[in-house]
Amino acid sequence: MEYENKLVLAPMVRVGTLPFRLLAADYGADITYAEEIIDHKIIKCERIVNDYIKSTDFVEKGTDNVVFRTCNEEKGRVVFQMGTSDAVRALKAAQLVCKDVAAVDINMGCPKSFSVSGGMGAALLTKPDLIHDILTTLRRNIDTPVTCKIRLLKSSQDTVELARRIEKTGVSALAVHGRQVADRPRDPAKWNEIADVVSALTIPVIANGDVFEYDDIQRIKVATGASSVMVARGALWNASIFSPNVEAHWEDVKKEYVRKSILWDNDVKSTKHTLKEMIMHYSCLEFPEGKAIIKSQNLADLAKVYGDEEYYESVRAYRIALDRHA
Ligand SMILES: Cc1cc2nc3c(=O)[nH]c(=O)nc-3n(C[C@H](O)[C@H](O)[C@H](O)COP(=O)(O)O)c2cc1C
Repeated sequence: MEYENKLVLAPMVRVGTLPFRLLAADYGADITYAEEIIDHKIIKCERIVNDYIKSTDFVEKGTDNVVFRTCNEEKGRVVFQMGTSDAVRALKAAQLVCKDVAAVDINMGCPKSFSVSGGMGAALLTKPDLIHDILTTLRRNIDTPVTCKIRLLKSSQDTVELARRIEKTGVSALAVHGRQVADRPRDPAKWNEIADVVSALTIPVIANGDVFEYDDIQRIKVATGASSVMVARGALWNASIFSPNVEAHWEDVKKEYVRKSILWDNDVKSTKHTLKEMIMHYSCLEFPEGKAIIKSQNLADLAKVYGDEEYYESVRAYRIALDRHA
């Protein structure tokens, strides 16, 4: 996979499932990261080709819990992001999914306590030897490109030093979120410190942080020197941020997302969570729409909220017909 001059959908837990990734790609995202999945969880899965949905599913053995769903359409651009603290486990997890994805990424930036207490996410930033171990093990044993996503360290010099060590492992690209672990999302991202990493490395650096509208893409490119840009919240609030054309209205984007969730039979909890995030940004969950979403128990309920019962029924009828012919 090429990493220069790319628009990248950031990994987002409970958001970056298949329908949201396809939505972002429709609007122009070149590379779409899936939500972080912990190595322990994916290792417990088996790969199942789902003929009804036309997807490839990684399903927790003995259950019908789909941990990761992907499809052929996104094979060349989907990045599987993993949470891990162990090279052998990371390899086992990567080997399971690597033929179905464009790249495998290691999350080295998550500051949440469940991640850090398990030695994953941002905990890795203080363990360069372990980072080296994980990345070289993956690089030597899978053919799929390997990347990682880090945050800034206490000083720009420390970040550059770590980035240089990471580069030496042979990763294809490095995503840098321009905040330190203790920074809050409202603290401004330090584009100047991403620039220091860009000028120190030869591999592509993907700049991430505070891109909220299309014009910010150019701004962060100029400020950092990075040719590729990763967007999280800006895309969550309106996935058409990737489009060079006029931004689509968030109401239309939201409806398209609901349709894609129906089409790909997304986990209703993930769809509800994503819708709630969109609504909280522009409006308020106390209004009837928000209340109806909170009350919804399945995708049929959500289709009703948006007047899309006919669409829901047509997808369902198609699947029943497929079932009869099977
Ligand atoms: C809802 C949400 C979920 C996130 N989940 C992940 C994740 O799974 N893995 C990860 O590396 N970063 C995750 N992040 C961090 C983003 O990928 C990104 O680094 C951060 O939000 C800064 O980008 P932004 O300023 O464009 O939002 C998440 C952020 C948000 C808002």
